Amino acid sequence: MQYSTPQELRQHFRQRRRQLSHLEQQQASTAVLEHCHQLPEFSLAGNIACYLAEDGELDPTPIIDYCWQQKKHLCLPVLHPFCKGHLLFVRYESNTLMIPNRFNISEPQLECARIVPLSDLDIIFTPLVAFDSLGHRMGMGGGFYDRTLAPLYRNSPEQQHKKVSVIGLAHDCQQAEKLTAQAWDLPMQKIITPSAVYTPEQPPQRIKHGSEHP
Ligand SMILES: Nc1nc2c(c(=O)[nH]1)N(C=O)[C@@H](CNc1ccc(C(=O)N[C@@H](CCC(=O)O)C(=O)O)cc1)CN2
Ligand SMILES: Nc1ncnc2c1ncn2[C@@H]1O[C@H](COP(=O)(O)OP(=O)(O)OP(=O)(O)O)[C@@H](O)[C@H]1O
Repeated sequence: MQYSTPQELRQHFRQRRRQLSHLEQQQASTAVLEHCHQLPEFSLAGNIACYLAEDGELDPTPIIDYCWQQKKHLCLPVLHPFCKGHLLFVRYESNTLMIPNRFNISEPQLECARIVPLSDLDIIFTPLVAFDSLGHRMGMGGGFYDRTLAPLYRNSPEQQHKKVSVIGLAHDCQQAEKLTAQAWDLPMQKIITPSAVYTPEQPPQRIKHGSEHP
């Protein structure tokens, strides 16, 4: 499969996941929750960031329902109101007031007291458009997760003893042979699909470059 630009590749994988039937989507979501049960980090996690599915993304609703049952704290991404291109993670409960963002994705109404700092999260489940077996991620193209999670890869002393797991959730049809890593791309520790849990042996390192991003 030859695609000359990342945009073409993105369109190709977005179309693939949109073509899945409702039943295939449901079965995929259930299978992914089953894989989560096998992960010790999931059983141990108290604070988990997830997302609401859009555009054929792997729907994490069963994970969300399970977390609520288990009294785990859940958050969803909210577009940062001032810091362009960044996300905040905000507490999400069954009665949370939801508001559509500019991409028409529902997000919790922003209340400062309900923002959860990155350092308090145990797992961040990310949506993705395509992934490869090395843990590279291609998203919707806004760079939101890359910018927001960049501080996790700076090896600050606090991060050395408390590591947040960044886990991509995807359909099998979103696996690409090889994605070209960009300087800003964040590595994922795991990718879970209905048929497999990928753990890149050595998660790809963030490529260092001169002017560090915030
Ligand atoms: N479910 C979900 N929530 C998420 C993300 C995501 O990828 N999936 N994001 C991950 O970053 C953030 C939102 N990022 C997004 C970036 C682009 C588009 C999108 O649909 N772009 C359209 C153009 C729309 C426009 O410009 O108005 C497109 O590409 O067709 C959607 C979400 C936060 N929340
Ligand atoms: N840490 C960062 N600092 C500044 N700009 C960034 C950073 N990460 C990404 N970007 C910018 O965002 C743009 C989109 O990045 P990319 O195509 O990797 O997004 P994506 O991972 O597909 O999207 P998303 O994370 O929103 O799902 C890039 O062109 C890059 O300029």
